[in-house]
Amino acid sequence: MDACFAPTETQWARLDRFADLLVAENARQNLIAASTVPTLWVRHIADSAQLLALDEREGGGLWIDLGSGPGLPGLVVAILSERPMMMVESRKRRCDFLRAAAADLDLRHVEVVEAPLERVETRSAATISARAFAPLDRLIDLSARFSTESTRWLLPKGRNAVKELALLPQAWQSLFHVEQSRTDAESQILVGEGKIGAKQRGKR
Ligand SMILES: C[S@@+](CC[C@H](N)C(=O)[O-])C[C@H]1O[C@@H](n2cnc3c(N)ncnc32)[C@H](O)[C@@H]1O
Repeated sequence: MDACFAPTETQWARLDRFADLLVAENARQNLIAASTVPTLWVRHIADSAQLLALDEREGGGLWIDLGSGPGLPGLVVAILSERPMMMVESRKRRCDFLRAAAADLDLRHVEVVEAPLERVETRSAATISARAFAPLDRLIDLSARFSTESTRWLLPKGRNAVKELALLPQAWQSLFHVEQSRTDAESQILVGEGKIGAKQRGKR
């Protein structure tokens, strides 16, 4: 991570605690691949934290994290930022973990919405993140209604970012650019700005 990653003492303690909770829970339910536990800090925590540097706007606003799983990136971002964080996750056991971890970490600006995204009431998102949630076209189709003219989209997409972007309708593609991941030389993050509206959908 670069020099702007400078957590306070409290944030470091919370990140440490989150890492412990995540590893402990991973023995009970499959949250992260066991092979990634030894590299948890880079592979999952720093990988999530780097998204904050891609949205440093003053004031913030609601951040919606789609398919949060164990809180990646949602809980990591909520530890490092005061921004209101809504994590949408359809699986009950994962939501139980998210709620327990948020309470343990005393993160009061976090909301866990236990439902498929398709059934979540529309709200305006200042930021939409989604890590390993769904193929890009489906992801956008499901979440477009949460976007506004000023929504920032932060979509870590691994090695297939450019390929997935190229498959989108032109009107969607033009909202995005590609950022290199700071934690994985082979991964990229799609960063977008703006509203994806009904008119743009499906138009090539
Ligand atoms: C591959 S996991 C990724 C979890 C986390 N974002 C990460 O990077 O580790 C995808 C998550 O999305 C959730 N999910 C899948 N489809 C969903 C939907 N339609 N609505 C809400 N959550 C969904 C799954 O339950 C799962 O926890």
